[in-house]
Amino acid sequence: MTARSVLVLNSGSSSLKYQLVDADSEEALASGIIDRVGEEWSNVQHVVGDYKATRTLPVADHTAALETVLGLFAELGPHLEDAGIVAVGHRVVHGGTFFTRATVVDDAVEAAIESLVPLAPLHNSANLTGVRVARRLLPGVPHAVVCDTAFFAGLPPETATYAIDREVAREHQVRRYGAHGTSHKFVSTEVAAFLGRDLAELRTIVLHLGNGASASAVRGGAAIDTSMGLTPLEGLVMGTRSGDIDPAVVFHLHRNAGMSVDEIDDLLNRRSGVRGLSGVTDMRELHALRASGDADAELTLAVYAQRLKKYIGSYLAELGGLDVVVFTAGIGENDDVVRARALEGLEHLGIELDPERNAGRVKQPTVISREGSPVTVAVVPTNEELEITRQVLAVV
Ligand SMILES: Nc1ncnc2c1ncn2[C@@H]1O[C@H](COP(=O)(O)OP(=O)(O)O)[C@@H](O)[C@H]1O
Ligand SMILES: CC(=O)OP(=O)(O)O
Ligand SMILES: [Mg+2]
Repeated sequence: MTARSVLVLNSGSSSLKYQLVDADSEEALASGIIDRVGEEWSNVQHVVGDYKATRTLPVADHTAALETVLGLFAELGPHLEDAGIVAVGHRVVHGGTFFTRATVVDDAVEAAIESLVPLAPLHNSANLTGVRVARRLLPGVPHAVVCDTAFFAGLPPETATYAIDREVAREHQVRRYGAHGTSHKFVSTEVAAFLGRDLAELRTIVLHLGNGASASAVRGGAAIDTSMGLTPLEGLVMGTRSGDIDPAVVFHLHRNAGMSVDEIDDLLNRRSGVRGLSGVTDMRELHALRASGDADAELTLAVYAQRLKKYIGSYLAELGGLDVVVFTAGIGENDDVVRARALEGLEHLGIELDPERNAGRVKQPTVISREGSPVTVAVVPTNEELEITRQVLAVV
């Protein structure tokens, strides 16, 4: 049988991840990541089977990142010309009301993604660059987009609706769209299969904690609430984003501190969250600061964990009970301190973490709650690229 594969490009706010996925076995033929895009230097990793190439290079933006990726395939393989690529799948964060399932890209689709840049300022422009550069460099195959918002398109009206003037909301499509949905869908499905539980019966809270971070409440495989809203700024404390604040902070900073709307946008999206509170963005660096006795770093972790706890409690109430809490993404999979702090004191809700099972980084689905804990706590590595592959193959 000739090879059939899908190349998936996942542009995060701070990274470009990619996988070449075998369409039949669902195995990753190659994968990689370029992190810290736009900073002074990036870590580049290209993995083929047991071989892992790592480099440190400056990567200025997402165009440079994609050129670097294609260079790595040409140099280290597998050669994309021989890989039987049947489609390129692109992660796009904001699909608005346009894209609720995988969609083959044409110029109109590109225009729609562009029109949504204001609703995902850190992401849609990077996603769109990925789509445009890839269509130019790989013109012979269909390209399809899978949007982060799609899994939340069916949010019940009471969670999708902001309590503002209904005419204004309708005219300007002001509602809650969510994000990271591809991951929330993958992880909520995967954890049910891993635990041998019936997805239709399960009440699950998914905590996707990466550079961007979001929580979702999933009942019977469908999302009933999620923490991101009109844009990926709402909700949890993130690497550089504030998450929830009183909207009046914006008026105050504008009227009384003389900041422009663009400056406030930059403040809340790029200079807040872990970075704003501590000076560092990466959770590993935050722990290093804490170890040196830095009080701001300690407060940052406390604020980060408190917000998580607040969402866990409210989603437990919304779900009417809870079966599973699952952690995923860069911090969720790797940071036992954050996991423990988020769940500290929740034993009375039936959430009982096992410190030994929780210890360290997790590379495959793992239960980290105590034997007999009423709520199962698990870590399930996300695989947005595999979920995108599945959805793309369904439409090309
Ligand atoms: N070993 C680790 N311990 C703690 N945090 C980690 C570790 N490895 C990665 N991270 C965190 O994960 C984040 C990146 O997560 P990721 O899901 O890749 O984000 P994104 O997709 O938004 O780029 C980093 O910013 C860092 O804070
Ligand atoms: C939507 C979002 O925040 O994505 P990421 O975590 O990849 O930045
Ligand atoms: Mg991500």
